[in-house]
Amino acid sequence: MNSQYPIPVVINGAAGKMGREVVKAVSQATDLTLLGAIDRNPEHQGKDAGELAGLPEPLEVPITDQLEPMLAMAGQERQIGVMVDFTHPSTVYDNIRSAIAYGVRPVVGTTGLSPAQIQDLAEFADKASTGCLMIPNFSIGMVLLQQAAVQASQYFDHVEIIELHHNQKADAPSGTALQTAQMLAELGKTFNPPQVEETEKLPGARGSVAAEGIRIHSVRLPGLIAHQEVIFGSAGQIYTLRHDTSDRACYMPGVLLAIRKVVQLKALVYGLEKIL
Ligand SMILES: NC(=O)C1=CN([C@@H]2O[C@H](COP(=O)(O)OP(=O)(O)OC[C@H]3O[C@@H](n4cnc5c(N)ncnc54)[C@H](OP(=O)(O)O)[C@@H]3O)[C@@H](O)[C@H]2O)C=CC1
Ligand SMILES: O=C(O)C1=N[C@H](C(=O)O)C[C@H](O)C1
Repeated sequence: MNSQYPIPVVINGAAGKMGREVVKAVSQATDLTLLGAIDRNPEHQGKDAGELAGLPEPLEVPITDQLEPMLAMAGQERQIGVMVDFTHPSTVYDNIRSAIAYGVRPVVGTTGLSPAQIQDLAEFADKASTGCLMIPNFSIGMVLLQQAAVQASQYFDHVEIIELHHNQKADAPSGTALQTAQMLAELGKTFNPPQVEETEKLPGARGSVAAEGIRIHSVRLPGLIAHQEVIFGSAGQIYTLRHDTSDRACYMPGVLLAIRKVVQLKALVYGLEKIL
């Protein structure tokens, strides 16, 4: 759908690291309009979302902690209102349900939802015939890494994933690492057949098993942003795929694409690769 009107967008988590980037990206896109900026952080209530995001001019959109009135407003916008959510694993499930209930289409970057929650939300979106995009990683580089990993996994039986993030991250392992493991697991084989009887002298030393024997190891350090390695091994060789994020701007083309696509959908779709 190519609407003659700009798509109205409310951003939830607008004062956060990702939310501020999205405020900038949405306000600079001529086919989108920033309708509302929501964030619970008391320090930022009433501040102009544009100024907080580092824009030279105010956007005249104040940060508010009132999600429901914003959704009510977006829901009345010719059925094409969109909520972008970059908040916290503890609140994202409720946010998505509220948005759908108001007829607003969610574009969800927040990670940490359980498979059961995702399934429940898919059914809820389906019943409401409302589009919802849930995207654990908006960067094109990660899509390419995952495609290469799927290809490599046809030839390697041994693989482990290491994800490395800043130490403000609430969930572990990352949504991206879980998605990557799931993609490999869907090939229908079990990886990493045991070679010896292993003993963990410290619990967790060997990471956690996500699916089909694939282990994920999570590193949290200041100085990191978001990084992932998928390491394949076989006799005499190691094949390493690595993606590094150096600026959260890398996610913005994917976020803008998702906003434009979600208004055409009538169900929940999971993963950036599905809309490219
Ligand atoms: N899909 C992707 O490509 C990416 C996903 N992410 C994910 O996005 C999420 C946010 O990341 P990030 O921006 O780094 O986190 P931040 O903590 O920097 O930002 C989150 C913001 O949301 C606010 N918030 C938390 N709960 C609520 C709520 N109930 N209502 C309104 N606002 C709320 C926080 O307020 P307060 O400070 O008070 O907690 C904060 O301002 C994480 O789950 C992260 O994993 C991150 C990067 C890329
Ligand atoms: O918290 C982050 O920063 C990120 N979270 C997402 C995830 O959990 O996969 C995406 C990216 O890794 C950055």
